[in-house]
Parts: sequence; C-alpha cells; structure tokens
Amino acid sequence: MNEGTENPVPVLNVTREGAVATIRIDRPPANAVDPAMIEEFLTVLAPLADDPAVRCVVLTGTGRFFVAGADIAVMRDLSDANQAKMRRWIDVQRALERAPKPVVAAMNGHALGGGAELSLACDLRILADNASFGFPEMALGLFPGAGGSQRLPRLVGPHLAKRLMIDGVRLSARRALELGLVDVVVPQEEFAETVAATARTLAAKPTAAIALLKRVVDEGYGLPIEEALAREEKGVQELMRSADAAEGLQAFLDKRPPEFTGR
Ligand SMILES: CCCCCCCCCCCCC[C@H](O)CC(=O)SCCNC(=O)CCNC(=O)[C@H](O)C(C)(C)COP(=O)(O)OP(=O)(O)OC[C@H]1O[C@@H](n2cnc3c(N)ncnc32)[C@H](O)[C@@H]1OP(=O)(O)O
Repeated sequence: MNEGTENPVPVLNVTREGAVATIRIDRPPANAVDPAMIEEFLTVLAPLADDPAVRCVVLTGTGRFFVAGADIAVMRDLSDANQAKMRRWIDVQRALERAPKPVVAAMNGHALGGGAELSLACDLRILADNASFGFPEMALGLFPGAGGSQRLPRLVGPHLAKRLMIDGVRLSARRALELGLVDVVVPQEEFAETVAATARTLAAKPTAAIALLKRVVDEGYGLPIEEALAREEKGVQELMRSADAAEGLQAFLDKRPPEFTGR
C-alpha cells in the first residue's frame, strides 16, 4: 500500500528576499501532492502568515511542473486514514486565503488538478506561457474534489466550471488567460523576473489594507447584502485606524509618494 506519507527529504524550500517569502515545491518528478507535502505546507505557512515582516508570499514549483495534482499512486491506494490526510489540502488552501497578505501562485509549469485547485485559493495567478492549466480529474474517474468544485464556479460561473471539469481538458496558457482562470501569462524566459517584480510591488502596498480586504471579501461573499455590508463596515473601522491609511491619505495631501509599512 503506497502510504505516500514519508518524503525522505523536505520538498518545500522557503527563501526570503526582503518582505517577499517564496515557497518552492520540489518533489520530483511532477511535484505531485502527498500527505507529507501537505503537512510540510501547513508547517511552513503558519510562521509566514504570522510574520508581519513578510508582506507577500509566492508559491512556485521546479522544472516542468508547478503541481501536477494529487499523487496518483497515493490516490490509487487511498486508505481512509490517507484520505483524511490528503483532504488537509483544503486546510492549506484556507491558510492561503486567510493569510493577511497577498499570496501569488507563480505557476512555472503544469498546474493541474489539485495544483490548479491550489492556485484558485491564491490572490494572483501568474502562468508561464509554456505551461498548461486544468482539471483533468475526470479522466481518472474523479472530479476536482479538493476545493475545485466550489472555487471554480465562484471564479467563472457554474456552467463554464462544469464544462471545464467534465471535459477535463489541459488548457494552454493563452486559453487559461482568455477564460479568466489565470491573471497573467508570461514568456518562460521572463517568468522569474516578472514574478519577483510583481511580488516586490505587492509587498510595498499597505499590507493591512490587503489583509482586511481579503477578510471582508471572503466573509461577505454569498451573504445577504445587509450582513455583507456589516462585515465591510467592521473591516473599514479597523482600516481607518491603520498607520498606512494615515500615511496614504497624508502623502496625497503632501503631494508625495506614500511609504507604507504594512501596518
Ligand atoms: C491534491 C490533494 C487533494 C486530495 C484529496 C483526497 C481526498 C479526495 C479525493 C478526490 C478529490 C480529488 C483531489 C484532486 O482534484 C485530485 C487530483 O489532483 S488527481 C491528479 C490530477 N492530475 C493529473 O491527472 C495530471 C497527470 N499527469 C499528466 O497527465 C502528465 O504528467 C502531463 C501533465 C500531461 C505531462 O505529461 P508528460 O510530459 O508526458 O510527462 P509524464 O506524464 O511522463 O510525467 C512525468 C513524470 O511525472 C509523473 N506524474 C505526473 N503527474 C503525476 C501525478 N499527478 N501523480 C503522480 N505522478 C505523476 C509521471 O508518472 C512521470 O513519472 P515517471 O514515469 O517519469 O516516473
């Protein structure tokens, strides 16, 4: 039985460059997801989410793959215990959505199945132009059941979401962009620098405002409008007490660029 629970070496490499933290996934040959990777993700994400000096988190992969989805060998022999461990991929996604800072899916290569599902929980999706994106689970007798069946309809609407998950096609980067599944497509040779520049720009923004915006959108979406507006009001009250709100408003009046500290 392939338990898929022990990776001999860590598969996540975390690096810091100023206020940007990068989590690089390196589990050959395809960065497929197994329980050990999921536990590593939960372990590395917590301190990055909590550290106010980290103002942008980038997820990326190695080689031809961002994340090729769940490890199919693990899925084939999925014990109840392993299914519970694998479903913590949902907890990884919620940690990304709730991180009080911008999270970028820098998809260097194929982003498929659980890998594409991971990216749906991120705030910005950048895809290399030679990479594919899609939800091929149907060919395996599955459907995208690690968040995809719920986040994809929220992104593109239920009809197109069902079509993409029933067809299970691997989309070209251009087509993924056309359908609004990713935000930016970048030539492979410019990918690393574009991601770094984007992350630096995001890290210089008022991080507290981004954190509050993520929270009010996440909490309010789908609520009746009155309840949603109440969540917004709560966020605004916190926002107006932030140092960056004071700085941003004053900088405009001073006719100078703001210098946000993220607080
Ligand atoms: C994500 C965790 C959630 C789990 C929740 C569990 C409980 C609930 C269960 C249902 C929920 C579903 C959750 C999720 O949606 C399910 C999935 O993600 S299923 C997997 C979806 N992904 C795929 O189907 C992609 C499979 N790969 C391919 O089609 C091809 O590799 C490719 C992308 C078209 C590239 O093709 P090639 O260029 O020819 O390269 P290879 O095919 O030779 O691949 C190279 C090498 O990598 C191995 N590999 C590729 N993908 C996977 C994979 N997903 N798992 C394991 N191994 C993979 C491939 O076998 C080759 O290995 P080698 O032969 O070189 O040893």
